[in-house]
Amino acid sequence: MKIITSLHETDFHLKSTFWLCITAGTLVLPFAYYHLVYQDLGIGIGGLITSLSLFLVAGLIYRKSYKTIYTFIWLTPFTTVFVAYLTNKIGISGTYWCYSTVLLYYFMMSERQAWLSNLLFILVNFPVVWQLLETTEAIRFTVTFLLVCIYSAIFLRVITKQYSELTHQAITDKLTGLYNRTLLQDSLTHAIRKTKRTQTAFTLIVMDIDHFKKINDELGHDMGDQVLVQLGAFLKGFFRESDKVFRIGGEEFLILAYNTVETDCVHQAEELRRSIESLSLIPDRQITVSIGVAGLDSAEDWKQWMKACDMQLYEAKKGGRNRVVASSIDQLNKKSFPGLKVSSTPV
Ligand SMILES: Nc1nc2c(ncn2[C@@H]2O[C@H](COP(=O)(O)OP(=O)(O)OP(=O)(O)O)[C@@H](O)[C@H]2O)c(=O)[nH]1
Repeated sequence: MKIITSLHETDFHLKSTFWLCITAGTLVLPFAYYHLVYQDLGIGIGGLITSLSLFLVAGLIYRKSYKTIYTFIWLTPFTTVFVAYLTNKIGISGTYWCYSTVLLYYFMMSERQAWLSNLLFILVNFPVVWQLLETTEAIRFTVTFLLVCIYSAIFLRVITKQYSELTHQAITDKLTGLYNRTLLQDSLTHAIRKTKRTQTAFTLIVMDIDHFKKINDELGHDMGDQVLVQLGAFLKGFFRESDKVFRIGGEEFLILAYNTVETDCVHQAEELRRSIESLSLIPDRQITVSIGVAGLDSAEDWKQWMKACDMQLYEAKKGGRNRVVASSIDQLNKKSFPGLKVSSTPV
């Protein structure tokens, strides 16, 4: 499973950055206007450019096309030089902008880019500050500035970690470690969109353990749990990294097979059925599964697609269990797959 390692991969972080840019861009505007009209033209133009750049970033985030490198190669050097110019022109009150600038860096870029930006900021701005201010003032500025840098880094790191853990918990089935239902709708909708856009084939496999209630009743719930855990681990190893494996119910699993057409997936499902049949998950007891397979061909939305696959699974159960059912099986060489059954259910 992919763990989030940067806040920049998360929706909530991009939303915060969006609002920070809108707020900062708006608050800088009156200062820019004041200097443009009444005071220093250079500060006015610099403020206006800063404000417009922040609005541009907000616009890119809104259009989902923002990349942190844009800020790193444009806004970092520009604001660094601009704040130094500002401090040089208006003295100590220019340094007040340093604090919000470094905090913004942490929100707008990756942690590494933010550290590098801060380094550049320090290299350019500290000599100006130390030249302008008295030693005690310069020391105060240096210490408070470094504290803001460190606090910002710690704060964002803690949030990233917690967000990552919470996301992981929310989408993971506790017992098997597979994905749970929470991610299902998103994954299927994403697959449908991708198929429409790039003609990538996706196929669904729904697998249900046969007579699982008997295992629980006769061998106990703990043994039932053990079967689920072992089967979950087996499924993870059986499918590719790019395929997503979910536990969607008590003894029901779903696999979203990436870049696989239904006919190929049926072969894979049959191999899976046979492999599970020959596994010794419980001593002296054979465990079998029923499997339904459905390609994306005629399904319009994720619910229809799931329903089509569930219907194939239902046919497999109704047909006697321990078998694979898909609407496309009649296109295959049935002789080589005695476990396969042709479904009469339209997908
Ligand atoms: N051990 C264990 N059992 C579970 C869990 N979740 C659901 N079950 C059990 O799974 C069983 C499912 O039973 P049924 O829906 O009747 O299905 P089945 O016995 O497999 O019969 P068919 O699916 O028709 O072959 C029930 O006994 C549930 O209590 C779980 O997390 N652990």
